[in-house]
Amino acid sequence: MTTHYDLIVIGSGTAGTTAAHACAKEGWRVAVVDNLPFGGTCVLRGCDPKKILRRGAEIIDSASLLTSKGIDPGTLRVDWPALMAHKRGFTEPMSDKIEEGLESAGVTTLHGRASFTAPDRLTVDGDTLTASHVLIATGARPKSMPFEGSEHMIDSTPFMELEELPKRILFVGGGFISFEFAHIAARVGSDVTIATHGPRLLKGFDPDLVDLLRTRSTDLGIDIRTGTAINSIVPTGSGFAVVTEKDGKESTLEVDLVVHGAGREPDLADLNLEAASVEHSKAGVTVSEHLQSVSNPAVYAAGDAAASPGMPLTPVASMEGGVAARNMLKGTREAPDFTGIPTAVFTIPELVRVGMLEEEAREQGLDVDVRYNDTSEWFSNYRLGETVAATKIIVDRETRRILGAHMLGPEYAEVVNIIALAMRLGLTVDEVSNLVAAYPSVGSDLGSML
Ligand SMILES: Cc1cc2nc3c(=O)[nH]c(=O)nc-3n(C[C@H](O)[C@H](O)[C@H](O)COP(=O)(O)OP(=O)(O)OC[C@H]3O[C@@H](n4cnc5c(N)ncnc54)[C@H](O)[C@@H]3O)c2cc1C
Ligand SMILES: NC(=O)c1ccc[n+]([C@@H]2O[C@H](COP(=O)([O-])OP(=O)(O)OC[C@H]3O[C@@H](n4cnc5c(N)ncnc54)[C@H](O)[C@@H]3O)[C@@H](O)[C@H]2O)c1
Repeated sequence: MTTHYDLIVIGSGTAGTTAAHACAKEGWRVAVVDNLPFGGTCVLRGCDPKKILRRGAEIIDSASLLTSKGIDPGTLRVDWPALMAHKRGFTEPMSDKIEEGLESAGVTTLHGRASFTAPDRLTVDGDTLTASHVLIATGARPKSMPFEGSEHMIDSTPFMELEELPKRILFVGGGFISFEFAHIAARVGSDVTIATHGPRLLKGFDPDLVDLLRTRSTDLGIDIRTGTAINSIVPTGSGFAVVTEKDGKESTLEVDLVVHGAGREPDLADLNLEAASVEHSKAGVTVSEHLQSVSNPAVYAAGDAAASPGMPLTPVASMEGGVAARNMLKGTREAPDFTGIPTAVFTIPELVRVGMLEEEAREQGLDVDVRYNDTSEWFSNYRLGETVAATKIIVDRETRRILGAHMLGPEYAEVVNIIALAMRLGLTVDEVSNLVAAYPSVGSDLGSML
């Protein structure tokens, strides 16, 4: 039997569930399909569980910063299995809650892997479904790696299920996942190495602040190797021998665990997009500005699976899911507004960005006023004993608008949200400086940062 829907959403993550709720609310017959438990990456395997594990590391770090300043860390340590259980206390009930929420909104939930058989037709584990609209919201998965033995790496999902943290851990790649997880593992007591093939760490973040974070990370004992390619990973029985190459010279690193932090790519491989004439590339489903497939008008894409200008982040997935839903419902051509979307690397301390990098603003020929502050000795950081903190705010001299803000320091992922809102509202730096903040809060430092 073939069942017809107004909308079939493939993927129950942030993008998919946002769109499904919006369309069901307007009376559409909607189905959401997922081959994994409902909820997607952020809630079950990404942002949220990671930040719970980070809390354990934060406590160790906070105590160590105030050692001999009133805190005796004594035998303070992370009980990893108990912290993992605390994490599961959040993640385990979430799939049922999310699925029940969809069902009570009238959405049909289907378990299985979806793939197209025709432009308006899908199969899910042998059942045929047809739809007036299909939203591809299948997210991303770790990129396959070109070197011998790459199958011995684990990715972030099993990392967040480890019952014990091994002593020696290598993170491959110098981006979000490697830095965030390395900062957790180092505080828990592992010996951590980060190896990345390129010269630049955390590409996309302010290089001056990345340099400070690099120093803070090496001071913690994290061994950071740039310009280092992985040639092979060979099991040794007790662990792995990883052959790396730097400047044409090979060396071998013995570790207990190798973690994939070398990038993710849109998860489209199993969708049989050719059968639906859906154009796509390595960047995702090729979409117009309003998130409609350029080659099949019945198909839209949102979140990590879409080749939109938005970054592969949860707030972008949520925004795109909402925009795609409105466009499908009304036949409109609304484009997502990517102005002022902040992003944070949840190292300890955290590194954040909103808007343009200094180099991007200069490349565009803008007349910029770069307001840099070493905030490490400011009250908020003195109080915590944090010795590495800085901010860089880029202001357009002509319009006095904030073009970008870059910050490294405790709780700066909260502070950057204020600037993000100011950027979305088009406020001038003088208007933002009018903020009257609760004192002493980290947000009250914003005026001085500006
Ligand atoms: C470790 C980690 C930490 C992260 N931390 C942050 C953070 O702190 N902040 C932030 O903003 N972003 C973070 N991200 C990124 C964020 O999680 C993603 O950008 C976001 O979850 C993407 O949402 P989505 O709806 O596009 O896809 P997803 O949430 O990935 O959902 C896609 C769903 O589609 C399903 N699916 C795929 N193919 C099929 C198919 N053929 N049939 C049926 N179902 C299918 C998958 O099973 C999955 O459930 C993190 C990512 C990772 C991996
Ligand atoms: N806090 C957050 O918002 C957050 C946290 C984790 C993940 N994410 C999302 O997940 C995505 C994936 O994270 P990620 O850290 O895997 O990717 P990333 O793109 O942040 O970093 C990938 C790194 O791997 C390096 N690399 C690529 N190929 C390599 C190779 N063969 N050998 C060695 N190094 C190699 C790159 O140069 C880069 O440094 C991110 O782009 C982000 O969108 C977000």
